[in-house]
Formats: sequence, structure tokens, C-alpha cells
Amino acid sequence: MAMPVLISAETVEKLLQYGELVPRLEVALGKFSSGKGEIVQPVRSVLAIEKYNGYLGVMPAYSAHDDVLATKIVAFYQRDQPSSIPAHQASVLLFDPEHGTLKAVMDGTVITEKRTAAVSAIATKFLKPVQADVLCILGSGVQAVSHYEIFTEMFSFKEVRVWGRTKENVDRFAQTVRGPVRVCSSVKEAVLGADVIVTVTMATEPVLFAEWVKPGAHINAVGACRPDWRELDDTLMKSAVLYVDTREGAMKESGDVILSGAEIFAELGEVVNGDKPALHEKTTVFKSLGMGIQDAVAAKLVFDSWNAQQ
Ligand SMILES: NC(=O)c1ccc[n+]([C@@H]2O[C@H](COP(=O)([O-])OP(=O)(O)OC[C@H]3O[C@@H](n4cnc5c(N)ncnc54)[C@H](O)[C@@H]3O)[C@@H](O)[C@H]2O)c1
Ligand SMILES: O=C(O)[C@@H]1CCCCN1
Repeated sequence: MAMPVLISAETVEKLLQYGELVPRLEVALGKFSSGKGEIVQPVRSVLAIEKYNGYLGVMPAYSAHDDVLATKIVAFYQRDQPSSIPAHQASVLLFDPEHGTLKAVMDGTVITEKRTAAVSAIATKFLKPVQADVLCILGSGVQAVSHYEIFTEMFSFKEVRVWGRTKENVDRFAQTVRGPVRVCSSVKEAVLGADVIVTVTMATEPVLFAEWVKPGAHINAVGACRPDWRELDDTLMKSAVLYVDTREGAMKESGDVILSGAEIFAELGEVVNGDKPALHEKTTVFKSLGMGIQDAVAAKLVFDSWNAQQ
């Protein structure tokens, strides 16, 4: 039996292009929420590695439409001190869906960076106010950079602001991104008047409060992926129209959803399908937790491009 191919982070970085990824993800989100069972994806299982303040998540998914079967395995750690090792590291196993043969083991860290930002961009396309001039990014790590990249590529913001917890991180962010950014010294300063807000922090308590948010703004809430972690306060969660990637995942994993008692209005895929409206004139929150099918679709794109080059 042939050995699976190994595809490195550098190769994934080269092969995975937003231009191809975004439309594929949009289709997958729609298929997931179609109610026809076109995508099989259980809520991820997550085990705690208490001794090291870490977690390991296993995310299998199958799509007959894309003919893809894959599992991402992702480890993530909370750290008090800066580290050269990324807080999130992942691998994706890609199988032949017909026989279950392992075809590829590839880096999943870059896939996680890009597909998460791409899904936030899809949510933003549907839910942002018609006039959206100011983008605010809260957090200045890996996801902050990938969100900056795709948001400035897909939309025409006049100003991009960033807030980060430490000066070191924010400086690194400002040096990494290719384009202008206004560094803000408080969350409030970054948020006031912003039309689109992205929260990509490792916070476990709310950092974003309703009183600072411009009415009609759209928020992509990407962090706080544990049932007792928060990024947004109760008032914001309850007063905004709430969209999620998956209802099942949000009810099991999102502290912002579970602890606030906010009601879920729709899955993003239902909006893609036209089954639920995109209420872009209202204040909207898209609560993103991440889906195995997003990784599977991205991994197939990488594998197909890799194959085409052999
Ligand atoms: N929804 C998804 O699909 C998905 C995918 C990947 C990552 N994430 C989440 O996105 C968030 C960012 O991930 P990342 O890879 O950029 O991590 P990162 O470690 O690279 O960056 C995290 C940022 O949060 C800041 N931070 C840490 N603790 C904080 C606190 N208590 N208050 C405010 N800021 C704090 C750090 O200084 C840093 O700027 C994490 O919560 C992660 O779990 C979500
Ligand atoms: O979907 C993901 O890949 C991430 C893993 C870490 C926790 C949040 N979601």
C-alpha cells in the first residue's frame, strides 16, 4: 500500500489561495445547513490537558458533494508568557472516502489560520452594514494577521484598527501585515465607531462590551471556544442578532452563547442558502467555533493542487 504523502506548512501556505477557498467554503456552509444531511460532521471532541493548560480537539468530517473525508486534530494552549511555539497547532489527515485509505497528512495550522479568516469574511460579506468604513481587530496574534489579510483583500475599509494585550504582540502584528493599521491603546478606542469588529483573543472574560459598539455594526466573534470562556458581554450577546456556524457546536462549546442565554437566530449556511435573512441593518454577531468540514474542504484543495504539480 502506498504511503500517505506529507505536506508541510510552507507548501500549504503556497497552495491554499483565498480566491479558491472562499467560494468552496461558502458552498460547504450551505450544504451543512441544508437540512438534507449532505455533510456528516459531529461536534468535535475536546480533551483537556490540565497539567499544561491545553486542549486537544478531534474534528472529523465527510462531504459526499466534495467527495472528501478528513479529520483535523488541533491542540491549543493558554499561555501567560509569550512563546515562539504557536498557541494552536494542527494536522489534517485526508482519506480516500471510498476505501478509507490515508492519502495525506498535512499541516493544519496554516489551514486553520486561513479557513477561519475566510469564514469570517463570508459572514461579513452577508452581515456587514452597507456602508462599512472602519474595521476593528481585537487581538494581535495569528488569527488577527489572517483576518487582516483577507478583510483588506475582500473589502474596502478606509481605516483598520488593532488592539492587543501586549505591546510586543501588537508591534509584531503591525510589522507583519502588509498595509496600514492604527494601533489603539484601549479596546474602547479601537471599537468606538467601528462598522466591523473581529474578536480574535484568547480571553476567558468579556473584552467587548455592548456600550462601545456602534448600532448596526457586525461582529465576528472568533475566540472563546470553551463553554466557560467569554469575549462578549451579556448585553451585546442578547441585544444583537446572533448567527453561528453550527447550532449544535454553539450550544455545546460557546461560553458567550451558553452563559448569556442569547437566542440563536440562524446558522451562516442558512443565510447562504437564502433560508434565513441577513439582517445587515441590525447589530449582528457571528459566533465562529470552527468546523471540521471547513478543514476538509481546504485540505482537498491543497491535495488537488499538490497532485497537479507532481
Ligand atoms: N473559530 C475558529 O474557527 C477558530 C480557529 C482558530 C482559532 N480560534 C480562536 O481565535 C483566538 C485567537 O487565536 P490565535 O491563533 O490568533 O491565537 P494567538 O495566541 O496567536 O493570539 C491570541 C491573542 O489574544 C491575546 N490574549 C491572550 N489572552 C488574552 C486576554 N485574556 N484578553 C485579551 N487578549 C488576550 C494575545 O495577546 C494574542 O494577541 C483564540 O481564542 C482561538 O482559540 C478560533
Ligand atoms: O476550529 C478550530 O480549528 C479551532 C481550534 C481551537 C479552538 C477553536 N476552534
